[in-house]
Amino acid sequence: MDNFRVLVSDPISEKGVEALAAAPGIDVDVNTGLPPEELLKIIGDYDALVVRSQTKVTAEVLAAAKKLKAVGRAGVGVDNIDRQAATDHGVIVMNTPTGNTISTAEHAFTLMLSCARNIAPAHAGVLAGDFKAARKAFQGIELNGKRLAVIGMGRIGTEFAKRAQAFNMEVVAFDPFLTESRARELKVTLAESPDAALKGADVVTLHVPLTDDTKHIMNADRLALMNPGAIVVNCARGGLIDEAALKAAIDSGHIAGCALDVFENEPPAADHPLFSLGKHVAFTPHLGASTNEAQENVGIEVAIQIRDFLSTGEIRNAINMPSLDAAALKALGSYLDLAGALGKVLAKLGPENPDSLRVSYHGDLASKDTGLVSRTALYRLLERSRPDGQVNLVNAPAVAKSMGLDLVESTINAQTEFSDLLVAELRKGDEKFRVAGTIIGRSPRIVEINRLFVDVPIEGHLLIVRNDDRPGIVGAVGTLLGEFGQNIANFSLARDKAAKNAISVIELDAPCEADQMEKIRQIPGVTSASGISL
Ligand SMILES: NC(=O)c1ccc[n+]([C@@H]2O[C@H](COP(=O)([O-])OP(=O)(O)OC[C@H]3O[C@@H](n4cnc5c(N)ncnc54)[C@H](O)[C@@H]3O)[C@@H](O)[C@H]2O)c1
Ligand SMILES: O=C(O)[C@H](O)COP(=O)(O)O
Repeated sequence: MDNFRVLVSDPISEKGVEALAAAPGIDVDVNTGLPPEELLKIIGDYDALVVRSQTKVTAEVLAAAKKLKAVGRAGVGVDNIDRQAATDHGVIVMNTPTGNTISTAEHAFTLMLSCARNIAPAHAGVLAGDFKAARKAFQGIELNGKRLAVIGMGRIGTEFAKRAQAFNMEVVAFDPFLTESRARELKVTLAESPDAALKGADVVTLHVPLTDDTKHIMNADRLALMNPGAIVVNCARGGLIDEAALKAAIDSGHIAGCALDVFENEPPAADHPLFSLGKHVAFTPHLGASTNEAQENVGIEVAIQIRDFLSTGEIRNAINMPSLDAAALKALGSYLDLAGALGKVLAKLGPENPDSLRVSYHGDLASKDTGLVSRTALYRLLERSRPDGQVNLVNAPAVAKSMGLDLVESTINAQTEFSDLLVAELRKGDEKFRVAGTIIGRSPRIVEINRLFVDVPIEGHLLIVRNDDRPGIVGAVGTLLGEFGQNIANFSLARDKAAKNAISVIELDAPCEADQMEKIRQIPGVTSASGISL
């Protein structure tokens, strides 16, 4: 097999590149600062792409990336990656959520202090020889006892809040996922809306991702809620602030100033309206995560995540599918194989154009995190209609949705004769086809097909024959297989006496040819014969 090719298109730490280059089976190219049209030309050659925030991974890039399996973001924000397009193309997107938290919180805090004390303009004044004038012009704002609104109390917001408490600031936080008990633990006041957090605040700091919901979360109305003389700090994403409204609020004298590491358009134009403000300003060029420590953290983390994904299928910090770390992979590995086999059996024997795939977990399995198990069954089922490799674990739910196929999962705690049982059922109206399996020892096995009990290890090439339950048919199938030179590795037979039909699941060393299948179907009493390679 050819080596996987990884393109690093934004600067990451050398140690990160080295970790990728040292991985067996991976070739890495570092090619940063590519114009979009150049990226489009070469992306088709790569299996994985590693970016920071500069590379725009657009729908166009993803459409051109025919071999791409993963995008790794060395950092937190993924607003430069078209997540929906990545999912639709079956490309997993992973970030490194923790590696730059402290550096970014420290940077945002530095910005707040600089803004309050006019460090940037005062510094410029000193260098320009205006010591006396600068000393007179730049009276600051004390932070002690002031009210701070933190919008987004995730990793960075929380670290910011802790530092503000050490400065004796009163912290009010808004975050839809912040619970009362967590707020109490962090000694912050929980606000029930952004407006409630901002009302009467002297400083606001933003730490939310940029999404359709958070765009311009700081608008004219919200700025007006803050105390006169307040300052605005943004080390998250430029699009969170309506920059024109901010400029107007500062010009009106209501807001004292702002400290920004990020801008709606980066790089901002040299004549950006906010750059004409003389005091209570601090601007940096998106430096929040730019420390030696943070870059080493995120560079190495992303490299290892991409390496492990390409080489073992381990999934960490994925934003468009459930994660599957080494421990979960070990615990669920056999169930993933089993689910894949059940999906393949349903693809072959279940109804065409189904309405739903129902996956149920019985016994001990019911308490496990099984999201990826269901997804695996779905993906293998969908391969029936997309055999060209265009469906995979990442896009299977989106593909199913586009086909009007519902994935319904349930857990059933009642014990069965097996300690674990995985049941997959394909439905089309009243028509149902069900198949179930379990793990015996370490061996995944199919144990039921449409309520008929079988015992089939999931390996090799299966021949599934359904026939009338009368003497001679199984013998005739065996004789024919012998004539074809087919070696039988395993044979499992089940019958429904009442319905007078039976099923044989025969594991063969090689798949039957089309003409051989036809001859088996012509045996009197055989109602169907299908081959499945697991
Ligand atoms: N300037 C930089 O260099 C830099 C560095 C790192 C991260 N960032 C930005 O900072 C953001 C936050 O990073 P983090 O590591 O703290 O992420 P995080 O996921 O830990 O925290 C984000 C928080 O925002 C909350 N949230 C989501 N929508 C919200 C809303 N409408 N109102 C209030 N809260 C909301 C979430 O519940 C979450 O707790 C990132 O998305 C990234 O864009 C910038
Ligand atoms: O979201 C992030 O992690 C930061 O914005 C850092 O972006 P950068 O990697 O481009 O510095």
